[in-house]
Amino acid sequence: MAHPLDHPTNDLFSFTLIDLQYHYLPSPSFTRVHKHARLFYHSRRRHGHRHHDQLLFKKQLEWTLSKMDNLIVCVTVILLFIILYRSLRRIRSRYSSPLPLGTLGWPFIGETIEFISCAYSDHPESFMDKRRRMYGKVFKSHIFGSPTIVSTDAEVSRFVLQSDAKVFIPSYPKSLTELMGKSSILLINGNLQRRVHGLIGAFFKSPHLKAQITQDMRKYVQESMESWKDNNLIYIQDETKNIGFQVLVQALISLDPGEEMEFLKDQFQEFIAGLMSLPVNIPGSRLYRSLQAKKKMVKLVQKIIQDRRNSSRSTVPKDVVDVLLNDTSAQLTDNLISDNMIDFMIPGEDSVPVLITLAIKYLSDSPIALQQLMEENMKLKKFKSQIGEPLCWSDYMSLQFTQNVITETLRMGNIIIGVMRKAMRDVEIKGYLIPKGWCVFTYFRSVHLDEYFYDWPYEFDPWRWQDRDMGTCNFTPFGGGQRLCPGLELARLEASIFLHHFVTEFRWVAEDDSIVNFPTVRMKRRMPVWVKRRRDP
Ligand code: HEM
Repeated sequence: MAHPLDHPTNDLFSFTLIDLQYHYLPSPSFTRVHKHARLFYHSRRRHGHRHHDQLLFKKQLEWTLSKMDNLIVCVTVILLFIILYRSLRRIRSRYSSPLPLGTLGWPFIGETIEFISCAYSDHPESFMDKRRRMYGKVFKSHIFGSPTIVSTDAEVSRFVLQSDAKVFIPSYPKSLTELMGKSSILLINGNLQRRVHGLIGAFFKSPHLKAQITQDMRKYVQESMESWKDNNLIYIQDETKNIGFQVLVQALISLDPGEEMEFLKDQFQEFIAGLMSLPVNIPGSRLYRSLQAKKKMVKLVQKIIQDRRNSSRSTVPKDVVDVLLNDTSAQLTDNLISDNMIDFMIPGEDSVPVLITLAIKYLSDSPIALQQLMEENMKLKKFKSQIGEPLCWSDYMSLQFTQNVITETLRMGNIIIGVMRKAMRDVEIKGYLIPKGWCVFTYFRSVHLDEYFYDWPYEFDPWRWQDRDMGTCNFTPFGGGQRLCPGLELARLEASIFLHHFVTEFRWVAEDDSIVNFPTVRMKRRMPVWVKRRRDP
């Protein structure tokens, strides 16, 4: 007689097994039961109890399998329940804190056109103001190709800035990320970002660097001012750009003015022209030309790095390259260092000249503030010349009213209007949901011009900073958290030095000019002023 397992479908036992096998075979426990049942069946068969046993066995097996069926059904139900529960929880958490109010605008372009047209106007914050009135300080929008939560709420923005890369990462337009490269400080996250940020932050704060920057800055300012003729028109924006670039390059790679400096300056202009270009990298395109310019600059920096590696370096770093080369971690490769030397120039190159230019603009429009600033600086100048000492960095930084002028310029000028981050997971802040994958735009400008925090916010009023705490979340021109600008002290120092020499050595009359706010802050006519050297005793 044929073995039932040879004709499985004729036999209840085998049918049940095959049925089970068909449905549940992946389960290892079932495979074990199958194996034991077969062994038991064969052993009883060998011992001659075949017919009686077969019936008994069938009954037992049916019973066992029906129990197993129940078990499998129970486990499946429990699993389904767990999955359902977890999904419900996720959905509930998503919608328990609602998405901020607002509208996503048109398909694809969202509200980008309205945002940009406001950004070009005298009141770029009007885009935000309109929505703040309708939806509150935090609202949803769709700008620059991404659904975005806009925060004009100081506390929400502070939370975003303080969060680490598990929650938010920086988000930049595609052309910018292509130009910066993956290892740029502006794009890296986690330990590596903290390391590089910490190293350069500490260096920019070091008394050694401040002393050197003070000397360099004074030298470049004086060289530049010596060439100004009485009753000549000079463009503050161009002059400060020229000086600022030389100071920055000195601090980064200790390059003196000369052929290489001029080469770097030209290539850098070619490079940054592509920051806001279409992300198309084909020969001849804007982005392509900018990338070629970056390659040439990187090559120059790599040569400098190679020379440093071949020579014996002092333990006291003289510039940022030295700081990064002295670091013993294997993470900081030569490629990362050379790429970053160029990327550091992006936030550093334009911002300080714009800060100084705006300060001159606001002072030109506010004679009382200018008078007080001039008197404060003259007093220090006279004192230092009486004791026969040049001004050192702490002298410049001790000029209280000058510092207040710089602070007020940062507040009103909003050189960096805000920063963009991308949410790495659903985040709830102050009852608002920022869904995973959305951008959040922390818009500083609205906070800096909010009359709730600043009386007469559109008035240039340096006196408001007397006895006022700058370290609140209502004042964040340099950002905050782990990405707080490492160049902030350098920026203030450079601005103080320029203002000191300008107001103590010159009188000027400014021509009409206006501030352009987009894509970067600058003066429409580059801030032309007629200068005349002071003849005061
Ligand atoms: C008025 C002048 C300046 C302003 C208003 C300014 C503003 C800012 C802001 C708002 C951030 C934060 C960006 C973010 O959170 O994503 C930042 C970052 C940065 N700034 Fe500045 N900055 C100025 C000058 C400088 C200078 C002179 C340097 C010198 C090289 C510099 C180097 C950097 C770097 C390297 C970062 C990126 C830090 C990081 O992501 O870890 N900045 N700056």
